[in-house]
Amino acid sequence: ATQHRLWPEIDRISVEQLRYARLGVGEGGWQLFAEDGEMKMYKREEESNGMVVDPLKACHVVRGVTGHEMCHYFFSPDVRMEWETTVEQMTVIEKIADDTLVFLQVHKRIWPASQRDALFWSHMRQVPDHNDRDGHDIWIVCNHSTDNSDFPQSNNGKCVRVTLTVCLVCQTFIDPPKDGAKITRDDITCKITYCSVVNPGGWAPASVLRAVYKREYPKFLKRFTAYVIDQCKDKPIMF
Ligand SMILES: O=S(=O)(CCO)c1ccc(-c2ccc(C3CCCC3)c([C@@H]3C[C@@H]3c3ccccn3)c2)cc1
Repeated sequence: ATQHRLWPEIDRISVEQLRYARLGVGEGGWQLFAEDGEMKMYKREEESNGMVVDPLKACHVVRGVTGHEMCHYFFSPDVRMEWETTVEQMTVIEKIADDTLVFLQVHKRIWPASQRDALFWSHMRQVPDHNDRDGHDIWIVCNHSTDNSDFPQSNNGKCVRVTLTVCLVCQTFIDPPKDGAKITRDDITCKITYCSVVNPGGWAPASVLRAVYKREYPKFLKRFTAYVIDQCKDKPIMF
C-alpha cells in the first residue's frame, strides 16, 4: 500500500520525541515543580510570542504494569473518556493505521480563557532497546498536532485550537522470579517519561495558564496511571 502523506512526519517526530524524552533533566533548565512518591514533574518556563508554552517532563515509576499496557490504554480511544477529565468531546476523525489515529478533542473551558480544541495524530510503536542490558523493549505513544481541511480552526468561532506535542515513553523492567517461576505482576515495574508542550493557540493570561498547568498535569498523570493499574490488575500481563 502507498504510504500515508503524514507518515514521514509521524516517523520523524516519534524518533525525535523518544530521543528528547530520554535526555535527563540535569541540563536544559528544568525545574522540579511537583513531586508525589515516585512521580517527579519538571517544567521549563518558555513563552512564544507572549503566550506561555512551558514544556513539561514528568518521570514516574509504576509497579505491576508493563510499558505496553501503559501505552495501550493511553492510545486507546475507547477508554479515553474514562481517565481524561479535561476533555469534553473526543472524536477519531481518521484511522491511518491500527497504531495511528487522528483525534479531535474539545477540552473543557478553563475560565477566563476561551474554550480550546486539539486536532492531532497519535502513533504508538515498540522500540527495541538495544543498549539496555536486561534488553527490555520501550513502548512509546506520540501525539502531535496536525491540520485537516475538514476540521478548520475555530469551528464557528467557538474554540481556539491549541498546538501540542506529547510523548509517553515507557520501559518495562522484570525482576525474574526464583527458579523459573511464572512472572507475576509483582515482578514487573514500568518506568515512564511523559513530555508535553502545549501552545494555547491564542492569548490566555500567563498566571492563569501556569496555575492550570501546575494543577492539571500532576492530577492527569496520577489519575491515568491509577486507571491503568486498576484495569490491568485482574488481567493477564500484556508484555
Ligand atoms: O497527553 S494528551 O495528549 C492526552 C489526550 O488528551 C493531552 C494532554 C493535555 C492537553 C491539553 C489541552 C489543552 C490545555 C489548555 C491550554 C489552554 C487551555 C487548555 C492543556 C493545558 C496544559 C493543561 C492541562 C494539562 C493536563 C490536562 C489538562 N490540561 C492541555 C491535550 C492533550
